[in-house]
Amino acid sequence: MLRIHTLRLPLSNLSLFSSQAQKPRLNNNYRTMMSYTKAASSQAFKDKKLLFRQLFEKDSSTYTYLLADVAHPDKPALLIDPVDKTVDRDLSLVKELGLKLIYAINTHVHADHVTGTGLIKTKVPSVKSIISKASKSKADLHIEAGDKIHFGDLFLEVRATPGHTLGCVTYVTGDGSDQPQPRMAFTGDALLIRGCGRTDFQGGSAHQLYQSVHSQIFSLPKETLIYPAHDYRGFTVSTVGEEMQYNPRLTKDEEMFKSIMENLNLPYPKMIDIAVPSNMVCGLQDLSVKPVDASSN
Ligand SMILES: N[C@@H](CCC(=O)N[C@@H](CSS)C(=O)NCC(=O)O)C(=O)O
Repeated sequence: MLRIHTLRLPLSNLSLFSSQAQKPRLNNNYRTMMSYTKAASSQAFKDKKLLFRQLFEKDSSTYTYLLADVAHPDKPALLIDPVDKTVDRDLSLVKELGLKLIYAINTHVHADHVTGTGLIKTKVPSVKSIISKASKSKADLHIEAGDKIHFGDLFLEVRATPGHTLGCVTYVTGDGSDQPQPRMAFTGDALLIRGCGRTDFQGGSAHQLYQSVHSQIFSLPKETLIYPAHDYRGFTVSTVGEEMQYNPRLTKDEEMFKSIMENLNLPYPKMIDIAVPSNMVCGLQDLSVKPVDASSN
């Protein structure tokens, strides 16, 4: 059954449990317990299978992620942060692999490119688009912290990570012995590899971003894989542990972080004036409004 649960999880409890399990100094009893847990995990996950692909759009250096439960008879799949320009490539791949695309999901309202979620819906009308309620933008389904997005027997958990924009969320693969290990966090622009999203527009706040990353991402197990929405230097994946140790912005205290963010001096994204209004409506302007033909004036 395909469903979105709106069950609220006590995320702080989950995080506490996870970080306890990651304590670096382990006594022998603890080690034994950890190995047992790992063995139990792989046993429970044995019958499940995650298909995972990281796809790239070069003009905006955006990563789109394809996830599917290929052990399920329907092979239900979802795309995270598809880009309009690469929708045909992504849908061809979905078809080639025999997957059934059910969700097209955004981590936030992007400012540098147009989302592919609306375009996907015109090509595969059964697909439901998803974005956070806090983004105040249009989609079929609006999610918030604690929601679970199920695809087959696998699921993503939603964590609110505002700061780059007000409505940013991070999607994390399920916490459970029957879910993929290590966990995977799709951080959008909240946490980039050795960086983070800028905080100078769309309701951005360096204070909020610092708190979001520390409380919602750095509280995940250290081996959790970090998959961001962009990389500008060719990196593809990191881990929570690596970013906690080496991220040049987020390893600083909050005051220093704010000062770094205030002094980035980045030019606005080239597409911002087109991308933001378009992404507020799923990447499609109102289709009932006919485009103005400038040549007829
Ligand atoms: N040059 C690009 C935009 C680059 C940019 O501003 N990236 C954003 C994420 S997309 S809104 C960002 O947060 N960057 C953080 C950083 O430290 O680079 C363009 O014109 O599109």
